[in-house]
Amino acid sequence: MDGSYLIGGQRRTSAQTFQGIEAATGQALPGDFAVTTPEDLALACTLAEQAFDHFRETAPETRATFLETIATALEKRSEAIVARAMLESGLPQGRLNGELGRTTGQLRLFASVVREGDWAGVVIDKALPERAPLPRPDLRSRQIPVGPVAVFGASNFPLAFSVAGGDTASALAAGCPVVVKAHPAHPGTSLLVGQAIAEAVEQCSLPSGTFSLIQEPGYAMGSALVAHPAIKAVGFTGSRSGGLALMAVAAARAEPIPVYAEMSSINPVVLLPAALAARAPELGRAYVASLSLFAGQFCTNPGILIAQTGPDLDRFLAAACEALNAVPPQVMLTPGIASAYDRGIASLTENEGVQVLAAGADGTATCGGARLLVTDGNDFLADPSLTHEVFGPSSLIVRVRDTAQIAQILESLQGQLTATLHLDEADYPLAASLLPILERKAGRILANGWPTGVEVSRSMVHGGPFPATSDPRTTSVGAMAIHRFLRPVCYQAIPDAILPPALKASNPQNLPRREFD
Ligand SMILES: NC(=O)C1=CN([C@@H]2O[C@H](COP(=O)(O)OP(=O)(O)OC[C@H]3O[C@@H](n4cnc5c(N)ncnc54)[C@H](O)[C@@H]3O)[C@@H](O)[C@H]2O)C=CC1
Ligand SMILES: O=C(O)CCC(=O)C(=O)O
Repeated sequence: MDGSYLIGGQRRTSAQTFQGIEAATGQALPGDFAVTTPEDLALACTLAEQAFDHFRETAPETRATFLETIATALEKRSEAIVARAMLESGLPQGRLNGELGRTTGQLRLFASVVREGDWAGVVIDKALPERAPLPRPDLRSRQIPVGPVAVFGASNFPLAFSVAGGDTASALAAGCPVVVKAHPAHPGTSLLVGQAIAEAVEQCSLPSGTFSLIQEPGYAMGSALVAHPAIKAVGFTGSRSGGLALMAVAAARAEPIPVYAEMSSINPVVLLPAALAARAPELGRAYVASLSLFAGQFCTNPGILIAQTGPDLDRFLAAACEALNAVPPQVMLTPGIASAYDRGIASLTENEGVQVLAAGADGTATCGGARLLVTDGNDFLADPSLTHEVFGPSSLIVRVRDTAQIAQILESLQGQLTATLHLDEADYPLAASLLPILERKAGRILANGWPTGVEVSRSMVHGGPFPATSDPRTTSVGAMAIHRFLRPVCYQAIPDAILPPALKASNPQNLPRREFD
């Protein structure tokens, strides 16, 4: 496969190369990928800066069509993309076909969002020249894009959270050129997807700097990208250490910039007493299905489950253990992620307060073996290390002595992407008393469901307080993600003739507006 990277739509190569790794075997795949040079990285950022003023003032219809053109270009290459992604990620074909559909659906959702125009946030305070004691000038504000955005693709969603994923789609929708740093676990997939975006840029006659894709196996170019003065915001999905490192780079710049990093979450699930009594075995089986889905490699994985000790919990555990014992080892995204999972499990099993309840067959250098662990509420509260994310097919059950301890455990947790309650009507009073805690802790609160699988929709919040993300005010999935890459500007007494179209009296773009006398 052609191992170039893409700078302003042009394929470029360099003397230094690296190879993709087959997830299932840990062996190098055929094809060399050029490592982006510092000069080409700087060129990508400069081209993005040069593209910005044109791209940001494209009419909503132009940007919407561009997003739809990317979706069509991806569909045209779907077979090649999915085939390469299967090799590089170890994820099965059905999952990757679904993920491609989610990716194109996401691009088309943002096309609708751009056309509807609410994102532009037009607000007009009409001039009040006769107002006493002071007249009011004409004031009108709108949202403008922040500037070129750096996007770091995630390893665990090689399509939906990667080169043409949610961060890229929302940044382009906002009017920001994008420079993607491909995840080194899927360089071939990234290049195929990047080529689809570059083709759409050309087809829509947009400036070439609207999109670039850089590649490297290490961290140097990614850090340099965040440090480059042309870059004005960062989107990231990955590890807590990676997110924190890039936040530090962004904060140390002469002009610090926002980093929207989605990092680590253990997604507590609480089984309330009436629900547990009513359907313990069914809950046990569904829990194992969620925690082991695609080797548990979801940031929404149910990492801890909290329930009151007693016969109902015993029935739940019996069903969960039976299901978990039958989970085969599954290929993990990279040998590095497989060994990080092993280390995470080892540290839990070495902990005196933790016991292994059930185990699937042992993993290998590339596969993760499923594990179910248990601890008591007091031990959990005494040891903050038990709240660390273990990325893979495992979960920790926290047995609490009474319902009061449920609240204590939830209060002890850091920020989360999700929090889940399983409840029946008799549980409503207890659930209502827990809701204020969950609101403080999580970005999404679920009843009677499982956190894996995020709907891409208008109301979705895939975010939450640190360390789930670096900024709890936003979401990285769904229509509201566009707001991360916009900022408000107010125009005071600016003549209509020179106002941008979004704010002109004639409203040529037909944007929704709020007007006040
Ligand atoms: N919560 C979540 O959504 C996810 C968490 N993870 C966690 O991350 C671990 C490693 O997985 P990866 O996906 O490879 O995440 P990662 O955070 O190591 O890498 C993500 C991206 O950031 C870059 N990066 C990482 N550290 C950097 C640094 N110090 N400076 C500059 N660039 C840096 C990498 O090159 C890559 O492009 C997993 O074992 C798991 O624990 C992984 C995927 C998703
Ligand atoms: O569960 C999902 O669909 C999304 C999960 C996610 O954002 C992640 O694992 O990085």
